[in-house]
Amino acid sequence: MYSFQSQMPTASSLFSAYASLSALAMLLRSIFHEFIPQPIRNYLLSLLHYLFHRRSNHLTLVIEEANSTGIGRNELYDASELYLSTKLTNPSTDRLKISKSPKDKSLTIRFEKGEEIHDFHDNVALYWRFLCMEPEKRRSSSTGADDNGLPSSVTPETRFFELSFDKKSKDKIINSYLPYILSKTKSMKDKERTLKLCTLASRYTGGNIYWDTTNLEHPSTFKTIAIDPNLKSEIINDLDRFVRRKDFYRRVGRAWKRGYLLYGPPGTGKSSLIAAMANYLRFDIYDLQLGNLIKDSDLRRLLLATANRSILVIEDIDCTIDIKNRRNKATTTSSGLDENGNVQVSYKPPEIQLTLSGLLNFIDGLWSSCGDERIIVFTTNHKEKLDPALLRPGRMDMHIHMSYLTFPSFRILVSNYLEFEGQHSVFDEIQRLIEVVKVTPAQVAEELMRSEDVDEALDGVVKLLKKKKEVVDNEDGLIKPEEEGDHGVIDDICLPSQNSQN
Ligand SMILES: Nc1ncnc2c1ncn2[C@@H]1O[C@H](COP(=O)(O)OP(=O)(O)OP(=O)(O)O)[C@@H](O)[C@H]1O
Ligand SMILES: [Mg+2]
Repeated sequence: MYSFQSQMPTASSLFSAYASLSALAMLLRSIFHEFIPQPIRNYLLSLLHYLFHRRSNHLTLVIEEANSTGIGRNELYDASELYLSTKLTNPSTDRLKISKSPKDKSLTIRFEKGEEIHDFHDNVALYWRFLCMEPEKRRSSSTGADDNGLPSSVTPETRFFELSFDKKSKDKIINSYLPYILSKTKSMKDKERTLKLCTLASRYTGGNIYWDTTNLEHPSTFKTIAIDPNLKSEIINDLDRFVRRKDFYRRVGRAWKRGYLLYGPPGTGKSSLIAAMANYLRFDIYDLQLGNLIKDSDLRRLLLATANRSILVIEDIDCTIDIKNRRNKATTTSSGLDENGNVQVSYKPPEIQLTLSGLLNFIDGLWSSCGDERIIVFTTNHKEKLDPALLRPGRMDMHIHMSYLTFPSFRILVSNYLEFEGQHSVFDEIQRLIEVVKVTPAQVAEELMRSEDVDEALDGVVKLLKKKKEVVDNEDGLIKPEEEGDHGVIDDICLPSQNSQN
């Protein structure tokens, strides 16, 4: 009888065939590596590569992590990484990397080495691969390709993406798909990323002062800020115009920067407005405390280290920029013996070489031309004390007066703090009082925080305003006729063309 069993190879024969094949492969591999010189090896490999890929219809783009200069990052790599992380729902993905740093808001999910992703763009099938070059896989400098035929500019430990597609779609992919990825991820990054607050490191380390970075988690927004609604929309419109006018600034030959001077009494929301601007534009904040600086060269170094799409803030400019006086105050104490015969340690404060003109010239000149989308904000409680050089037309684009509370601003505070939008019996009285006493949003906000009960909280505000009125009735605190308009205005916008649409 025909025996099917007798035709089947046994497990042991299969295993021994496999073992001999593996041994043969290993032998050939080691002969190839040990006895054939590297240049010949590379030549054979490139010949094989040529023979098998000669008629390939596919083009592969290599997107390395480092940019072509090898110094900075490749923007396209970062964009591809972020873009592909939105495709992770793909059921074919087997392995992912997941992490969270203490400063991140959410989990970060990224590709694991060797992962592949399929995508489509305008009917073109795209094939992405994430690869990582191991340190030992160095390439030969003579051929410009490594053992795997990878490009010579890829350095060890460099990660890169390969994007393959039909050669015929090359233009479509380069001119449409990749720009689409860049623009899509730009807005994703803005929404996702945590804003940064950079302050000067408190230590002065023998000439090296640097930016210390922390997360900016200020909750102030244009919704929560209680300022005159017209002023608010003027500011928002100005910011919107600024960020969308890249071409305009280029055309008229101006650096793409905008300066705001915020002035007004303490507690009127100057710092809160800066945070609202940063949250609105998704810009980082650099808080430059000039009091900690000694030399113009420190200032220049710090300013050059600021990133694009950021707000440079110099608070209380009237106090910190008293540079000429600071220089005069630098005194020298000579060493000698005190009355008990102890040696006195001499201390010579460093001579301050920081100048207002140095600051302004640098900001207007080199700094602003070194980057894009820069905003600079000066704040002061005393505009009248400022150096005229700061106020001259063209220096700050917009002078914004933040002042005492108005009734419309009060309603914004009530809505924010008490979530109360309706009418209330005490509103008329509050309106009358607000018109005659100077009260800051900070003072009223504090009162509104005392109770969650609307009646009780508003009653507290009435008491506060009445108390203030009693005091000012006898003194000089009533708003004088010339101060009546002193409730937050934009003085001037020094770039008339900014008002027109681009
Ligand atoms: N216009 C405002 N709208 C909403 N909240 C405000 C406003 N002004 C002040 N506040 C509240 O008062 C607090 C102090 O305000 P902020 O620090 O912004 O004032 P400032 O004008 O910067 O004061 P200073 O001149 O002392 O720096 C903030 O925490 C904020 O909650
Ligand atoms: Mg402030």
